[in-house]
Amino acid sequence: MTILDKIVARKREEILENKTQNPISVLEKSEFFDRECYSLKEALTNPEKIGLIAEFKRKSPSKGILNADADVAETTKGYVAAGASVLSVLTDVDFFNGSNENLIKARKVNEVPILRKDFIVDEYQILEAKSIGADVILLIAACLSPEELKSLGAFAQSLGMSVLLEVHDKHELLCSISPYIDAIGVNNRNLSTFNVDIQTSFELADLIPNEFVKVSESALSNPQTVIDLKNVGYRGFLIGETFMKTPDPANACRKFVEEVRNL
Ligand SMILES: O=C(O)c1ccccc1NCC(=O)[C@H](O)[C@H](O)COP(=O)(O)O
Repeated sequence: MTILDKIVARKREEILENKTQNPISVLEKSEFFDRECYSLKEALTNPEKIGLIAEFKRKSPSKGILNADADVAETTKGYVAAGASVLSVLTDVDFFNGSNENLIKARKVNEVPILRKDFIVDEYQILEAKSIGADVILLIAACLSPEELKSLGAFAQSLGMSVLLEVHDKHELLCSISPYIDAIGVNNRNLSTFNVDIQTSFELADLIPNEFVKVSESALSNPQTVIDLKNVGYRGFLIGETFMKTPDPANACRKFVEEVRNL
């Protein structure tokens, strides 16, 4: 069983628990449920920004605890002040020490799109994402069939949310393209083995149709890599660990953005 299998198995149990504790009728009454979502595409194609998606991630299965102390509101506000176009907030509890409360705290103090970074396998989680103030959901090709990707993507878009499809190789990419996605993220981390390789993004760049915003995800730590990826068509760059492993993630983000701008 890979780590991804374990995460998804636990996720299915968690969804059953949450459906009982917080039924859809309760989610729909949330203060955020009817708000209009910010657009992922618009945010990432703003020519004045570098296209950074800055992630709040306390812990990861591959690296353990990255930052137990950072304050979510201060950090995410700092990310946006540093130039991040989009925020990503981990909501998975068991494997990433994330929470829905963290996303709500980020929502209350920021006016940019927020990605609910989780492992979505059920429409319930999309309604939950809307109810906590998220604008964007992630659909991971490695844990969903092409039919599930289409129906979950269509459901999210019907709620006004943006959909980021995550792929890791050519096969996943070619099987998963549909009209029900807004952006395609290439994950440089293999979620089964944890191996990271930035070449994955370079190799898949030309295979992603231009109608989708191209996003490179994971293991990005060098500002020059952002420039090199921009040159092959990427407009979004999802970065967590590089910032979160420092005592002041927002400051690390500010320095990174400055370095990219100076290249
Ligand atoms: O980060 C992990 O160890 C991990 C393990 C298993 C499934 C998903 C995992 N990470 C989710 C992500 O994709 C990253 O949080 C995101 O792309 C940011 O990556 P990084 O900049 O390397 O923190």
